[in-house]
Amino acid sequence: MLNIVLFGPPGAGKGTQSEKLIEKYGLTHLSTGDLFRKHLGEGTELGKLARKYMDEGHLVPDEVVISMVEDKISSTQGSKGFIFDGFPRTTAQAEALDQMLSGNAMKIDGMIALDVPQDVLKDRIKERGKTSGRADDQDEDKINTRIKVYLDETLPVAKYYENQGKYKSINGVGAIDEIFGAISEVMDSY
Ligand SMILES: Nc1ncnc2c1ncn2[C@@H]1O[C@H](COP(=O)(O)OP(=O)(O)O)[C@@H](O)[C@H]1O
Repeated sequence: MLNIVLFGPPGAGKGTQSEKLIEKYGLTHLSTGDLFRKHLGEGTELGKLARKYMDEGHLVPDEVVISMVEDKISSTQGSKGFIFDGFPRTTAQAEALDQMLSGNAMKIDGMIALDVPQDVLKDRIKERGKTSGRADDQDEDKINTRIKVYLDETLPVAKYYENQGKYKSINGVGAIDEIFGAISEVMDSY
């Protein structure tokens, strides 16, 4: 079993690299952003609740995210491990994840962080906004809010894993396959 946190700011390429990782390593992709968007599309109560936070670029409250992740982990049978993408996004979420995993005799093996400068992020998100249909990708203020929320609330999560000796940073600028090659090297070292 191998459980990895793929970390980085909005627009860092976590979704793109996750797809390649699940294919190569046969892991289960757990993207909280994707799960929320699924709920949104299905019009569930959870989706309605999440929408007002997501559309503004704010974080959905921890307890809501944590229980959604708990459900997903407990309903996934026989997995070889998880790629956590967009989660944990706060230190409280990281602590909750450690607790739920240890309750199932599981643990996080490592965090792989994609390092991308802010100007590149903004360009990528705006470009994605042309086709993603995501309200949070199409508005400069919302993009700025998401980057600020990342710096204020999410960046401390990197420290959390660094303190456990589990943090690895990778250059997230370049060709998709080049970046994937660097991630694969880290994956193969676990
Ligand atoms: N772990 C989380 N905690 C709180 N909110 C989350 C979390 N994951 C996703 N969200 C909500 O969903 C939105 C989109 O997330 P995501 O698809 O991961 O986008 P991004 O490209 O901004 O990283 C976030 O801006 C936030 O509102």
